Amino acid sequence: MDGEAHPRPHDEVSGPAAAATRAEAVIRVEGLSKRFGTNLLFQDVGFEVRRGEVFVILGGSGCGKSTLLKLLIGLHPPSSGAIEILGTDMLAAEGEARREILRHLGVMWQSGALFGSMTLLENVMLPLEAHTRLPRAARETVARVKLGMVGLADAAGRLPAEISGGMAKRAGIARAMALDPPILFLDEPSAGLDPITSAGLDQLIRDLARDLGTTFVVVTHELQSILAIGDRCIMLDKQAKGMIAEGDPRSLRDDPPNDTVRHFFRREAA
Ligand SMILES: Nc1ncnc2c1ncn2[C@@H]1O[C@H](COP(=O)(O)OP(=O)(O)OP(=O)(O)O)[C@@H](O)[C@H]1O
Repeated sequence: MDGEAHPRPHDEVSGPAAAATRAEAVIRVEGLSKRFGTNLLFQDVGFEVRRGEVFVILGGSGCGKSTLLKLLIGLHPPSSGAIEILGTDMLAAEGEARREILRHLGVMWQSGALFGSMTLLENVMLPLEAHTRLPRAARETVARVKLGMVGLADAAGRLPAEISGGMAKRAGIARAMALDPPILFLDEPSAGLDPITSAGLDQLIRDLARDLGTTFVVVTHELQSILAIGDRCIMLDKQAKGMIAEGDPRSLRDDPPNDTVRHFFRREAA
């Protein structure tokens, strides 16, 4: 499947309102570097993520995609640089200010990370228990709505062991959406899925971005997914220890700025 048919939030619009929308960055990253001990993973990484877009972090194995995601959601401190999320300086924010901003970020990890002893409904209710004072009936209603949004309305009572890998990813997305975060981070959503299931998940991500206006930051190295869902992307590279490309994935595919990008798109498209 290619992404050309999907509506794209920032293309083909003009005028002052569109310019304002284009300018609205929900994430700003500047001069970011990360080293583990003496091992420099990347440096001088900078980009903006705009409201409502699907932004993809791509690159080969070991280039630091997942680490960058962890920096963005505050799980690791960067070695240097600045991260602003929804107008808040993430590195300066402490205490309640930090908790408040983290509450606005939904995360789905590669494995889905569902609790095996709980039903899907109970899994999705967890963040509502932890972060809201909603009574149980309301929490359950919200969780059922989220499961419905990802196509799992009929699977609410099932345990994670009783569902497919694709359903587990969907349930992970439903849980990440429990608190209606304006930004959703997905770590390798297609990992371990067959191409048809993966394409269905890509469609779900596009639908949620379009229908809810949620901003997605997706880490992946799956070329079909990148082309299907990505409005814009950055590419990290292990050898270059940093960013080697930024832009619309289709443009990078058709007009690669360097050999590494060309190789990435041609190798994986083959
Ligand atoms: N907690 C850590 N401590 C030390 N080194 C780490 C840590 N996390 C990551 N690294 C280093 O960073 C490298 C990149 O890891 P990361 O998971 O960010 O890459 P990736 O691009 O997401 O790779 P993949 O696509 O294979 O998941 C690892 O190979 C490892 O050397």
